[in-house]
Amino acid sequence: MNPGSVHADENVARLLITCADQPGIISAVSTFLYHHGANITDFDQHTSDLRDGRFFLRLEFQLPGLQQNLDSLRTTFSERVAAQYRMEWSLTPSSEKKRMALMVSRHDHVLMELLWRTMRGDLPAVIPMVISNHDDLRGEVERFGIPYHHIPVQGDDKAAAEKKALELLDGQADLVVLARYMQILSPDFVAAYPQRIINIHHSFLPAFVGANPYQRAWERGVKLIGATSHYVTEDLDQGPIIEQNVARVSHRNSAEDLKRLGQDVEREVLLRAVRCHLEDRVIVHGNKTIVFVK
Ligand SMILES: Nc1nc2c(c(=O)[nH]1)N[C@@H](CN(C=O)c1ccc(C(=O)N[C@@H](CCC(=O)O)C(=O)O)cc1)CN2
Repeated sequence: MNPGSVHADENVARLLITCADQPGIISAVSTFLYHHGANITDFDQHTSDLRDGRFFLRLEFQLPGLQQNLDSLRTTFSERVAAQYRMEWSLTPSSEKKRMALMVSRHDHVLMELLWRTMRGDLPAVIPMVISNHDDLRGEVERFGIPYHHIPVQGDDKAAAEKKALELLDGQADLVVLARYMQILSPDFVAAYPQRIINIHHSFLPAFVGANPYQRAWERGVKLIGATSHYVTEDLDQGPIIEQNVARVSHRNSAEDLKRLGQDVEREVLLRAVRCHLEDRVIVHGNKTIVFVK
């Protein structure tokens, strides 16, 4: 069990919308919610600057009796508003916690950040399991009362390991977070969780894609190191970026210094990215994201 809980009002929901930009969208959505007795408490919109004419909206609303009326509200919205504007949309109660499975290798810094934040109720999630290709972190995970599954990845049998992982995850996870999981996932694995696998890459992408970015950054003599959290696609470290940050370094820092300094940035960046996803603040459009931050 994951003790602690994020206190969310049972009567609050989030509505995310993507559609072709056109007059009347906001009026149609707000009128629909008004007529159903809802009170809009937060609102943010964006119109694509890619000249492809896409409109993006995130709003939160309060509605007494939301839980009892959720299905009918979704059906009516779909029929009366979404169909008319050909919307891609989601309507999610704020009290709903997403199931966030974690995948790790040997590094524990971002893993511990997510475990600790979730256990103290700082992240609106439950962690059904941790999967790792190494057994090193079993004790740290099981101390939180979370199942730990060690699935070794033999060089030529990555597919068998992925099959076991997918079987464990099936029906148990809404989101998979690669918390420094150092295996490249196959297209089939990625396709099983489209836009629902989040990675933390330990560089300020697009610099230093791939393995050992800190060593390569040190050899390059960079003055900034960074971390990037992105959705995972089959193209390594090329997925839509959710969050990034950097830290200053100098000629006085060794490669080990860069790793140590970078790990704090990784923890901060992944936490912010995961929280945005869990709070339904991210819309993916092409290979970019719209992040409706507070
Ligand atoms: N399909 C994808 N899989 C993964 C992605 C991704 O963007 N798409 N991100 C990586 C994370 N990562 C850097 O952030 C990364 C992990 C692993 C490697 C790598 O070269 N791995 C080797 C094995 C290394 C080892 O055994 O220790 C490999 O898989 O052959 C590069 C970058 C996670 N997966």
